[in-house]
Amino acid sequence: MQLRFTKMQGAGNDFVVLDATQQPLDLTPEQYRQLGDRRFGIGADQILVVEKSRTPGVDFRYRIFNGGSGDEVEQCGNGARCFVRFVRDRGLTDKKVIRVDTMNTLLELRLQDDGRVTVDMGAPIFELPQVPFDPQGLSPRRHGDIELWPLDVGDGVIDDVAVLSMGNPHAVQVVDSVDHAPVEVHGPLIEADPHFPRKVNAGFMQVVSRSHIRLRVYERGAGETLACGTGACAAVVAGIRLGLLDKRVDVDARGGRLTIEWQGGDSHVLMTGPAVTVFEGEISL
Ligand SMILES: N[C@@H](CCC[C@H](N)C(=O)O)C(=O)O
Repeated sequence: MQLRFTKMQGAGNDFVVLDATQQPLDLTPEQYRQLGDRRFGIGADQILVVEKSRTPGVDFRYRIFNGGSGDEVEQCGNGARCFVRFVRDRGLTDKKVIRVDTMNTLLELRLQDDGRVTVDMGAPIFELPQVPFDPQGLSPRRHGDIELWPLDVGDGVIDDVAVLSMGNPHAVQVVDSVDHAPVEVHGPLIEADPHFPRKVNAGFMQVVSRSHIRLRVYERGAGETLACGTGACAAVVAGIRLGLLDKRVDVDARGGRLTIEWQGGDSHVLMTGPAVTVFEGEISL
């Protein structure tokens, strides 16, 4: 099978984007893994599939597959921004505000005049079964407006991990320095911690000031990426609930900057950042 694709990136989090608006696409997890493979395929953190939505009033359906595992997942923030650029550049819509169905949420995506994209990521979710997180055998510690959990990481226990969902599961901890955080060692252990039945994305956040953090994320099904949009939202929400951050925060990931805004409570998290097309091509699968 010959497949046309577009390679895109948002703050260095990279994607293979496939247009399935004209023809349905039914790839296996192995084929998604192959597309994501940096040596035997194209190479990408995630594969994004653009489909027509079946919901009235919704423009598109947006499906996300992790490049490392080939598994379909619920949400991808940086991918959502690339999604907007893709559907606009290909002439699939001329709207500046686009409504998109994902596996479990409806997203509203807004193209700014400066070319950046703002995504309404919805409200953060703290209900543990919805994350999903099974706290059996663990006792939390209350800090500020949030519960922090201990997680076993083989060579010890990390005491203060915030657990929440931005549509997909996140475990966020504050570290002194992201440069020295054991992301490669603890990341995979946290990802596979049995208290997370669907695994988890592991965030390591350094608070620089009340409006600025540095962040590294070990992504479920992809390993450490240069940026993670939902990870940035989860980190800022956790930091605000901990009383460490203001309502608008610049997040510096290794691949670029995202700006996250959250007014607290049930309000929605807004994420703004870049979305860039890198190249187009065709691959045989
Ligand atoms: N890169 C992403 C998140 C992609 C999905 C994630 N690895 C998961 O399994 O939940 C982002 O920008 O949010």
